[in-house]
Amino acid sequence: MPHPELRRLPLLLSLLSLLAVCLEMAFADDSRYLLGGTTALVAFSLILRRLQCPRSARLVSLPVLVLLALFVLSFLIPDSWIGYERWAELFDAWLGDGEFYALRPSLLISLTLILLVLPSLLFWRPHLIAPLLCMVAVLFSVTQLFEQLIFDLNEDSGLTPMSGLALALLLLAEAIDLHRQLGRYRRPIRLAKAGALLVVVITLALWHFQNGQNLYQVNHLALVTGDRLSELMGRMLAVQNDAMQRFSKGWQNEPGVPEENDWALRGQLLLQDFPDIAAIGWFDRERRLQRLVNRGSQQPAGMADNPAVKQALQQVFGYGQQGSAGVFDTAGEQRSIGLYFPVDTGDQRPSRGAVAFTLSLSRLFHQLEDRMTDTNDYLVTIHHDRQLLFRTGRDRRLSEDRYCNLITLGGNSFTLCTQPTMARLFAERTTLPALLLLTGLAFALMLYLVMYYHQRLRSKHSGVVNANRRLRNEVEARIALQTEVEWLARHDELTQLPNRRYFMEWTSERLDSRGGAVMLIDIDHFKTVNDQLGHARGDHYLKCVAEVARRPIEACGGLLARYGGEEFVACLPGVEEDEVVLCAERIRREVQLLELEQPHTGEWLTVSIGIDCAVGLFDIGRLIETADRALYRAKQAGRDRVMTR
Ligand SMILES: Nc1nc2c(ncn2[C@@H]2O[C@H](COP(=O)(O)OP(=O)(O)OP(=O)(O)O)[C@@H](O)[C@H]2O)c(=O)[nH]1
Repeated sequence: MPHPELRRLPLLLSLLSLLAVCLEMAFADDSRYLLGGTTALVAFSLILRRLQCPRSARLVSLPVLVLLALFVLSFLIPDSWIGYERWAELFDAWLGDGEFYALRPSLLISLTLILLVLPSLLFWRPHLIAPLLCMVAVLFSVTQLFEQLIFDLNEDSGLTPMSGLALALLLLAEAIDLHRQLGRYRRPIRLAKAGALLVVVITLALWHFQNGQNLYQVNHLALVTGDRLSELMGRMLAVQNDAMQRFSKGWQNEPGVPEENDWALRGQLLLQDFPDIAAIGWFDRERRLQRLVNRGSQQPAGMADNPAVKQALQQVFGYGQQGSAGVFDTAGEQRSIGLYFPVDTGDQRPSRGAVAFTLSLSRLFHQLEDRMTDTNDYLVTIHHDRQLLFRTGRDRRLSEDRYCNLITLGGNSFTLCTQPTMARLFAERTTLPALLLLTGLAFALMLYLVMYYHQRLRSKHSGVVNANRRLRNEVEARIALQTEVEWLARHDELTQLPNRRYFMEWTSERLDSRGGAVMLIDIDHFKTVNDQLGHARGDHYLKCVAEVARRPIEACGGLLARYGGEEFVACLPGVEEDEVVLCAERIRREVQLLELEQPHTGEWLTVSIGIDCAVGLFDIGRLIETADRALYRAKQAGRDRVMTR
């Protein structure tokens, strides 16, 4: 029997759990309200149930169940049916600054809370199903803990140490309560629970595998998106580079400094085609800017007389290679890059001049933004020398995974990184793992009920079988008793011979025209045996004589019975007198040969035998009478002899 103190312990644990979750909500940030609030409501409904207020407990449990069911549905319903925004709208009041997908309790925790609150709503024998629900809830929360601590699933379950403690206290309280209540149901429940839990464990393992696969695929998709953007950016830069190179080569065959008008005309055409190019300049071999065509009114920094420009021109004129003045800020155009292309004359002589381009990176990157279809799902950043050049897309609730690629332009390297939002990652997830988990859970529940009722029926059936066996044993004992009583009614217990009643029945059935004989056997001086050797020895003598007399009589087809006291009677139907006399003589001799002590004579025990025979139909009573008279005569004549009528 459980200790009586255990009655109050679950209530105390539930109160502690409520306290823990309230403390967390009071001191932690808003984002914990979703899980904290739900756990608090579950704890409250369990407290009401333990305070013996089932109706109030049900009133609180029902809305909690609806809320938790909504969480579970958000895992089940594909995003194409109800999207992220819809769910977020639904839970906006709870979320504060948070995002629904990141802050809702995980599937396992939502199910754990449902399993805890469900027994309060079951009208029909909740104690039968509650042990399984409690065990599955424990399994789910332990799995969640492992998922969170061991596997990095890029998913915030919302389970903090404080809310975890609150949940553990609720589960412990439930387990103690169930331990108290189960009583006689414990055995069938234990077996059914073992079977159902096996199914749940297998389902959890499958779910874990599927979920991991799914998350891997989702993350892979984010990686692919990063690669796609980098490729797009690389292509845009390559087109730009090609155009600038072609423009530079276009001046190869023209001597000296380009004509003013020609430069302006061709330069304007290029500016029109490529809006990212802010300015185009011509530097002669003395590294002086001779021609310039630009969008703004001011000369960009890429064309100015500064060390970076000098270094780039040195690259062009000194080594005949493309140079770069690096990234700089230009007024109005923000970030720009200066690129310098040598203009060769075709022979081996050094460059005749250099065409300088000022490329607006801001405009270039905005073109990338225009071509991005899903700016809301990612944060895209471009860095150069650890300097942020460009940033677009969402910057709230981003996944921790970032995918970066390196892109080069005129010897300058840019790092393009994409970071998907949590909403995007969750939208890409399939609902298959959640469906699998719920199907497995439903199957386990059904198996539990089937096994439980099977066990109950089996125990009832074995009860009936036992009762039947007891009844059969009793009937058999009574039949044996009856047979014994019947046997005793017709036999003598001491000598095991038929008694007088059976003898009379037997003979009356066998009286026919064949005739027959009656033999009366009496032990001589039997009283002296009893008196001097004791009744026990007398009984033994009676048994010995009965045994010796029985065999020859039965060999003649007759029946020997105990007639009374130390006297035996035999009927031998259809046997003639000579044969009967021979039989009697044989009995007499064999009794002597037993060598039983006879204290009266000092010799061996003897018997006297009287015989009467009849030819044809006879009267047994009269035959016995005459045999008795013959016996009397045998006694009178000195005993130990056979006398016929
Ligand atoms: N031990 C024992 N003695 C019995 C039983 N039934 C009868 N007796 C005894 O048998 C004796 C019969 O004695 P009696 O009728 O006087 O005859 P007897 O002593 O045999 O003498 P005779 O018949 O004249 O030779 C009595 O003492 C009875 O008590 C029994 O079942 N067991």
